[in-house]
Amino acid sequence: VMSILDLFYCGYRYFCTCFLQHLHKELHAHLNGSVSFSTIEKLVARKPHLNIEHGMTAIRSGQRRTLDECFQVLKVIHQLVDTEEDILMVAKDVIREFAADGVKYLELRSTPRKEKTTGMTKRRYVETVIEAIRQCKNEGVDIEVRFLVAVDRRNGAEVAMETVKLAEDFMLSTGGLVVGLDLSGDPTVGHGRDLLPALQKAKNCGLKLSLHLSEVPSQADESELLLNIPPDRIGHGTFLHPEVGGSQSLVDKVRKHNTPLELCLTSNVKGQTVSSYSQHHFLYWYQMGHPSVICTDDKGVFCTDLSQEYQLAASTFNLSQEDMWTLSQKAIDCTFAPDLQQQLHQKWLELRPTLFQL
Ligand SMILES: CC(C)=CCNc1ncnc2c1ncn2[C@@H]1O[C@H](COP(=O)(O)O)[C@@H](O)[C@H]1O
Ligand SMILES: [Zn+2]
Repeated sequence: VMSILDLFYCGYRYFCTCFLQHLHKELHAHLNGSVSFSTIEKLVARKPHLNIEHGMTAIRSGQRRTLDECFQVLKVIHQLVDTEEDILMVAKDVIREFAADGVKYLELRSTPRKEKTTGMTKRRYVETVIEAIRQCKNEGVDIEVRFLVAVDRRNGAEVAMETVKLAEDFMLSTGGLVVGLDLSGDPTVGHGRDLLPALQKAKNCGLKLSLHLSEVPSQADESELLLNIPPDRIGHGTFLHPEVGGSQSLVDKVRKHNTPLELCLTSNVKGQTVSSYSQHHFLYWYQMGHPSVICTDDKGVFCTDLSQEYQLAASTFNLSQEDMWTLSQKAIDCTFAPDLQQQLHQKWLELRPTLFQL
């Protein structure tokens, strides 16, 4: 039996969800980490011999893992996604799910993978993701999608350089669907100094750069170096500020270039680089008025979606609907699609009066 309070809560949640559901732009989503439960089930049915259970591909509510364990989860998902057919299905499902959550603009990122056993090449990998984006568009899914080619830091300098060349080719051949390069992967492996030439080349040929920086405490030197490029956006930046072992010099560099941060609350809490929601560095940067964009990182692995991340930010930091609106609106200026920014701003202004009347 529902009490008055339950009803009130449902109403409140409905109200919030409706409000927040119209506001989204997602700028930091790894394709394979975004695979939902229902897509995992379809993949498992295709590959029963792998004996993979859902508990191995996601971190549920209340659970936490070390960052290392989180990367193990991604390896399990990679086993399930190893053909062009898989990539196509995964990418289309992920795009539709973001659209269903109210995301109007999505930047997906993914690391091109070669699979000897299935004959998948890195080039085909990227082509297949692009094909998924085009198919969703043709099917009328109400979302604009752009793609960042990802460099996995664990694969070293040579692969990074090859990946940049691939990204450049696709930037030129996809009519603007490939907009940039992401640097990600296990932050405890490798050093950014080795990847600097590749990242610089990417920047010089017109690819936008989003770099995972200072995701773990030991990366201050690397961040110092990579911030000089400078990147166009920063993923996480959890340990940049002096209070957590970063430095004022790092903060100053970020401030000087006004480099937006992509912040993923649940990812950081479940991966245990941040001790609780209220301790999240969102507050540090938000209070400074620095451009910060709320993102999901790996919505499948972390069992979340963008509405929920906005909701968590609002309730943890006591943000009003007006604050949320502004946060969401400002994210438009952080996208890597300048051609869409005006259109998105227009959409937001048109939506505004209807939202505040809910
Ligand atoms: C789950 C987890 C480890 C979260 C921590 N945050 C992360 N930090 C750095 N790189 C990441 C993170 N989450 C996903 N990635 C990158 O995204 C890849 C998975 O997506 P994809 O295969 O590129 O399409 C991973 O192999 C990794 O290179
Ligand atoms: Zn990430």
